[in-house]
Amino acid sequence: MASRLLRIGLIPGDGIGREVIPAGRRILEALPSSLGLKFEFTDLDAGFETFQKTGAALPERTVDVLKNGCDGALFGAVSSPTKAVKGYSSPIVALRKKLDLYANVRPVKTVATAASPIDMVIVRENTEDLYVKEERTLEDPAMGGVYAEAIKRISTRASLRIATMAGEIALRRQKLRESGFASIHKSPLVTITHKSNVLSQTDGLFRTCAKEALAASRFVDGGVAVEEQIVDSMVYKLFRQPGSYDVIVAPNLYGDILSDGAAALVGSLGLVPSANVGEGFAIGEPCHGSAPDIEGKGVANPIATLRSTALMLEFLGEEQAAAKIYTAVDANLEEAKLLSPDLGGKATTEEVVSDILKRL
Ligand SMILES: NC(=O)C1=CN([C@@H]2O[C@H](COP(=O)(O)OP(=O)(O)OC[C@H]3O[C@@H](n4cnc5c(N)ncnc54)[C@H](O)[C@@H]3O)[C@@H](O)[C@H]2O)C=CC1
Ligand SMILES: O=C(O)CCCC(=O)C(=O)O
Repeated sequence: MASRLLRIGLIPGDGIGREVIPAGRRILEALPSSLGLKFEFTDLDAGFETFQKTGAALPERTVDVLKNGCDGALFGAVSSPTKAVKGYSSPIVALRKKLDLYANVRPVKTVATAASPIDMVIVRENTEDLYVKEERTLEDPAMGGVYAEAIKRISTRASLRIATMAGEIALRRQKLRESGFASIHKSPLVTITHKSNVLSQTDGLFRTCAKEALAASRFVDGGVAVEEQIVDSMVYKLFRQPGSYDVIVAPNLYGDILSDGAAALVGSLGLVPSANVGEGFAIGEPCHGSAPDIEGKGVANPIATLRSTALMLEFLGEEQAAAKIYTAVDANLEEAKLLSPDLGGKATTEEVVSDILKRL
């Protein structure tokens, strides 16, 4: 059988990013050889500690190697300070823009045997909105002195393509539906999230473009229903009736907030993966941050990273390999003997990883 070589960049970043990214590498190395995959890894730097050492949060080498020497990557998390630090800017936000990874795909699900199973995908626009980070600080006595403002940029191009991605994912989820996962929404549905009752131009454009993209005949013929919901009431309904959702498409900031909220529904941020997806390139990245409160204790839940590794493989066209990882992770969760403390267990990161590797 011809084998495929995948060159994977590893960017642990800061905090627990360093404790969970090695798990991603190990699970790739442990995949059965019958899948015909070979991996080559390159360690790459980014993050606040890299900034403190070198003056650059996202070194040029990291971007060059990703662009010219990698097929995909895994990113841990970075410790961006809440107080502005001169010269520092979030490297993951920059990387998404530099590589035009326009979609942040975040599946939020429980195992099928959960008492109240949940299965939805949040498709977050990943390159614009308030994350263009065009902010400025000004002064005006009429404003009480100093004030600050930020640009919220929404473009036709980005809105059309993110909604198209959401439609494609809704179509792809048909297989899950056919395999009888009880909690999945009964038919393909994309919920467009916005706040265009207030932000009629920016979110209004997002809404119009999303509707246009989802009106394409392949989605209509594939039975993809489209609904829209204002983001605040969306949060309410998400918590009351999570089973009402299948695929949610949202501008960058709402998508970020909704997905951390949805993580609470499935038990922990340590379970929820994401993939930053562009044309022919994907970076797997757990949804969580660098978790300074548990850093160095060896108890970070590695599952979000393992699922992000699988998600990266899916977007690189290796669905079978991805399925192996999902199955091994679900088996660990279903048995519930070796769970990390965020899930009420006592297992260390290492114990959870070893258990999942054994199940591959
Ligand atoms: N993509 C990225 O690099 C992101 C980075 N951050 C950065 O992370 C730092 C910390 O941010 P926080 O607001 O505390 O959010 P966080 O996601 O790091 O942590 C929130 C809570 O979830 C827990 N948690 C997160 N991941 C976990 C895991 N794998 N296992 C067990 N528990 C887990 C943490 O212990 C904490 O109690 C900040 O500097 C922030 O800028 C935050 C989000 C995303
Ligand atoms: O802390 C950072 O540098 C980035 C945090 C942004 C974030 O939560 C996300 O976009 O997933």
